This record gives sequence, structure tokens and C-alpha cells, in this order.
Amino acid sequence: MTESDIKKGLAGVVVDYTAVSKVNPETNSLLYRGYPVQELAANCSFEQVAYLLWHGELPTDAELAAFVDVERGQRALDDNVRAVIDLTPKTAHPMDVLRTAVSAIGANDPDADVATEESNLNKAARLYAQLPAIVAYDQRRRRGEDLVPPRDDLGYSENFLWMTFGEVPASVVVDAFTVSMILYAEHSFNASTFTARVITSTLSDLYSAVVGGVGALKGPLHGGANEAVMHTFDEIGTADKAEAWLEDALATKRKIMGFGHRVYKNGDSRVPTMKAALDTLVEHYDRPEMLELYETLEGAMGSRKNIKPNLDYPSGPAYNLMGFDTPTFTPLFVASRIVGWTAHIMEQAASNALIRPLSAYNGPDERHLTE
Ligand SMILES: CC(=O)SCCNC(=O)CCNC(=O)[C@H](O)C(C)(C)COP(=O)(O)OP(=O)(O)OC[C@H]1O[C@@H](n2cnc3c(N)ncnc32)[C@H](O)[C@@H]1OP(=O)(O)O
Ligand SMILES: O=C([O-])CC(=O)C(=O)O
Repeated sequence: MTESDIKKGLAGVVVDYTAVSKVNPETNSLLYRGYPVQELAANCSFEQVAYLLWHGELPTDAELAAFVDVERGQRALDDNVRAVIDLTPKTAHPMDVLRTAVSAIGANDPDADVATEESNLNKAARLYAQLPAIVAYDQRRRRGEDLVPPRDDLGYSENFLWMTFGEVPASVVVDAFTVSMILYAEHSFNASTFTARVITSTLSDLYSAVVGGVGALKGPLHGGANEAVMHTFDEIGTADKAEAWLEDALATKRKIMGFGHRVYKNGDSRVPTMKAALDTLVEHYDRPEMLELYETLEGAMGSRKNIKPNLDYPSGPAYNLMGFDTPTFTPLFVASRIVGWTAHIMEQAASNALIRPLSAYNGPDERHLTE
């Protein structure tokens, strides 16, 4: 085995086929089941996109109505899950609370180990329906606020925002939120999806695979970056300080969160759509200084390193403007990515091979215990 046989970080390695999405860095495009994500974000609800990712086709009106009914019927936070959340300290990161809540849902499911496609689809639908209540309730209890029960007269996004804030915001806010949910839903073999596929490949259950996905997404090199972007903005303060801050950060070899991508080297296909949504929020909330900081840091990073923003860069400030607390940002990513993860879990289960790569040993030569 030579040095070039080692594919550190699996960079450039094609592990398997997938029909769920296509990330194409050459054309800077992202297709969900063949549809450009920009078209879906401009024309579809999150419910339609979830259906598409799971079933491979957009729903007919009748299919969508039935699908929406199933989600609305399972929106309320389960008492067992609420009790588990209440037991976790508020000092725990919301991703740890969410990971624990998913585990509790699995432990309460008598069919947790039934891995038929139908059973997995039901579990996926339950998690997709329950995650907004978990995320919303956790943010509220940290603020000392009471739980807001779901409303089944509202769509997915409106209800999510209702349960979080106790009111449905202006349609421009709801639309920006839906766009973020659609853009975050799926991205081929990223680290968290791959984690979920590895767990599935051992014939473990869907909940275990999702818990693993949550753990992988939490890290700041992956989903945790949307939260980290907001910390960066807070640290910099105002646009006039951005260039000096960047110089210092690069001089001390810091990674600038929300920039760079393993696959896209010329910009993330989703950023223009999310940036447009951020622009509408900046205008709605009259926060031009946020945009000034955003654009100054982006420009400085471009001229200093020629590294472009990824989706977490516009999403962080967008969630801040909507009123979410910073540690809630990555849980929002989970509420969306649950759809992509579970689509991949079902794809892996349907065409399984145990995922088990090789390693090159570089420890001590063989040696023996002396008597
Ligand atoms: C939704 C998502 O998960 S998108 C990703 C979210 N993550 C982030 O925003 C975290 C910040 N970004 C990064 O750490 C990286 O760009 C990653 C992890 C996303 C991709 O990393 P890789 O593909 O492994 O690229 P790698 O780390 O090898 O970077 C190549 C070069 O660009 C530099 N670089 C890449 N991204 C950044 C960054 N954000 N800040 C500073 N330098 C960077 C690296 O230091 C490296 O420089 P070098 O060759 O001088 O050592
Ligand atoms: O694809 C990746 O490596 C990370 C990413 O952008 C995502 O998961 O959305």
C-alpha cells in the first residue's frame, strides 16, 4: 500500500450510487430526484419536497392532501418525549437535547427494529412531524416560555414558526423559512448522511441511524457552521471591523465558518437562493447593517483566500433575523435534513452492503510480551 492509496477524509472517493440527489460542482447545480433545487424552492412547499425525496415523484393533489394529514396528525409533542426533554439540563446544547429526544422516540416505538420499507417510511414521517415540536419547545423552555401546541390549520412552515414564537410571522418570513428548509433537505453523501448510511449498513434501525446523523451534523465543519457564522458576526460586530478581524483570524489559522466546501470549489449552488431570501428578511426587518457585514466579510474572504460561502453563511443570519436563538440553528437544519437522511437510509437498506473500508497500519511492528 502506498501513500496515494490513502484517501484521507474519503476525498474524491465514490462510494455508491444514489438516486436521491445529484450535486454537480462543474455546473454548480443540485438536483433533487432530477429537479433543480432552485425551481423547487421557488415553487413548492416543504411538504411537497419531502414527498418528492421519499417517493421519487412530486405528489398529486390527492397524494399531497393525504401526506399533509399524516404530518398534521403527528405534530403534537409526545408526552414521553416532552418528559425526556424536561429532564435534560438547559446547559446542554439543543443538538444534544434533540439527539436525546430522537433516541427517546425510538425507544418508545415497539416497531423500532422492523425494517420494512413501509415501517421505515412511517418512522421517517413521524420524525419529520415531531422534530419541529422538539426544536420549538426546547427554545421556548430555555426562554422560560410555555409550550405552544401545534395548529392543524397551518402548513408545515407556518406551524413550525407558530410553535416557536406563538405567532405566525409575515408571509415574507414564512417564505424565507420554507426556502431554507427546502435548501437544507438533501445533499448526497455529506458527512451526516454518510454516517446514517454506515449505521444502516450494519442492519441497525432507522432511529439509531438518525441519532448518528444528528451527532455528525452537530460539528462546526458540517451543520454546526450555521450557528458558528452567527458567533463570527457577533465577534466582529460591525462591517468596518470585518477586514481586520479576518486578517487576524487567518493569521492564527482559524477556519472561517460558513466558507468553503468539500465538493463545491466555485461556490455552493444553494447560496444565491438563500442569499435572496436573506435580502428579503433584511429589508423586512430593516437591518441593512447585517447585510453590510455579510457582504464585507464575503468580499474580504474572496479577495484574501478566493473561498466562497456555503449554505450556512446566509442561513445563520437569516435565522437570527427570524428570531431564533443561535444554538437553535443547527436543530433547524436537522428538522429539514431528516428528510434526506431517511431517504438515504431507505435507499441503503434496499440495496445494502456493509460499509467497512480498509486502513493502512502505521503503529509499532509486531512485538511480544517478555516473560
Ligand atoms: C452544510 C455544510 O455542511 S457546508 C460546510 C460547513 N462548514 C463550514 O463552513 C466550516 C468551514 N469550512 C471548512 O472548514 C472547510 O471548507 C470544509 C471542512 C467545509 C471543507 O474542507 P476540505 O474540503 O477538507 O478543504 P480543506 O480543509 O482541505 O481546505 C483547502 C484549503 O482551503 C482552506 N480553507 C477551506 N475552507 C476554509 C475556511 N472556511 N476558512 C479558512 N480556510 C479555509 C484550508 O485551510 C486549506 O488551505 P491549505 O491548503 O493552505 O491548508
Ligand atoms: O455536502 C456536504 O459535504 C455538506 C453540505 O453542504 C450539506 O450537507 O448540505
